[in-house]
Amino acid sequence: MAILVTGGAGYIGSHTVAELLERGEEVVVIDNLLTGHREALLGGKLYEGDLRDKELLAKLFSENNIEAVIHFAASSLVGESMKDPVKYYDNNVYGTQCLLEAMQKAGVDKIVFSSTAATYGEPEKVPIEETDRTEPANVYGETKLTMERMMSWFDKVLGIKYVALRYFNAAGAHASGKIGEDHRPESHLIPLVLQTALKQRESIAVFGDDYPTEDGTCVRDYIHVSDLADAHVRAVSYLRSGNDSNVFNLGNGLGFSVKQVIETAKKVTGLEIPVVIQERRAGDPAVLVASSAKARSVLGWNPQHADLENIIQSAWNWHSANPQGYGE
Ligand SMILES: NC(=O)c1ccc[n+]([C@@H]2O[C@H](COP(=O)([O-])OP(=O)(O)OC[C@H]3O[C@@H](n4cnc5c(N)ncnc54)[C@H](O)[C@@H]3O)[C@@H](O)[C@H]2O)c1
Ligand SMILES: O=c1ccn([C@@H]2O[C@H](COP(=O)(O)OP(=O)(O)O[C@H]3O[C@H](CO)[C@@H](O)[C@H](O)[C@H]3O)[C@@H](O)[C@H]2O)c(=O)[nH]1
Repeated sequence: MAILVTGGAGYIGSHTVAELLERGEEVVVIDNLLTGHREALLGGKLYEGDLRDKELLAKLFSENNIEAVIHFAASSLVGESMKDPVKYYDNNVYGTQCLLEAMQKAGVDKIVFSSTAATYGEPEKVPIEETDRTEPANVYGETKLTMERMMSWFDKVLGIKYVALRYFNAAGAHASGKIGEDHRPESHLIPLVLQTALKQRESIAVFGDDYPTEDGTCVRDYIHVSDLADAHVRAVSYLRSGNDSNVFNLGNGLGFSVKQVIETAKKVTGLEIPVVIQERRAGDPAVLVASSAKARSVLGWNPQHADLENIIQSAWNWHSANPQGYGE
């Protein structure tokens, strides 16, 4: 039986496909390649197309014996979601509806999916626990919370079991050096900082230095993409063992400010990284740091790359060896 990975040609999806293949799983991928890359797929059977194409989904489920789904395919940029909410509801909420409908028709009853720290909004306290208030501060987070609620009803009514993984900020690259982060256009902090070190950009913009944090810049919990991939494999095993639906945070429990990220990148690369302070970006909470105690105890998850320097070094290995990313 196979695992269907939606968005498997994307950043986190491709690292998870690599992890599944290493563990001997059969993998089927659906990806429209809008933000993903064919070259990021180290194996598996690719259906190139959109999740909202119901005919394609029906064909995929009829041609393969799918046991479980890992669902990454989504639009995922906080800033963009505050400019184009329709895109986010259509791709994330309607796309998930199409997927769940196809799973119901095919009798597939297990799904692991990408949720986000953005479901919490401005947190009540840090580190954030799964039971804390969810009040998204941006459209993107709202669509992800809506997806979680859909899953919960599809479980109650149809018995489709889910694991929602609320990841904090994904970063780093695969140890093989074959795959890494290449969003187009790039909007994530660490790749932008490293592209600035490579002189592909003149400077890195810091979005706001007047937040209520130690140095005034936003604090995030950076988690290595390979640790995220490992958590997905564990979540599939958890559902295979007949466990109930559940929600887990995935982060290191350590917060680093935008300025700390830039300073660490200077140290790792040994290069100049010019900085320009700009206005705050709409929808950015000041601090997002995870408690991942639940994932550690229930899934036995134990992230291997807790240190920011280690994470940035791994990202730098990819960016310095592949300055044009996947190059297409
Ligand atoms: N990168 C992060 O820091 C982060 C943090 C928390 C949650 N997430 C979530 O993790 C998931 C993956 O993020 P990523 O950074 O790897 O993004 P990504 O853009 O690299 O990957 C998404 C993949 O899905 C594909 N896709 C999108 N919509 C599709 C559709 N309708 N049909 C078919 N394919 C489609 C894209 O082509 C791409 O390959 C997303 O759901 C995102 O919301 C990411
Ligand atoms: O050029 C830049 C880019 C980002 N930032 C700041 O850096 C931090 C991190 O930003 P970014 O890398 O864009 O990530 P987030 O907006 O925190 O969102 C990521 O992390 C979320 C979980 O925390 C996920 O849900 C999202 O999908 C993922 O894009 C934020 O405070 C940004 O304001 C800058 O100052 N300058």
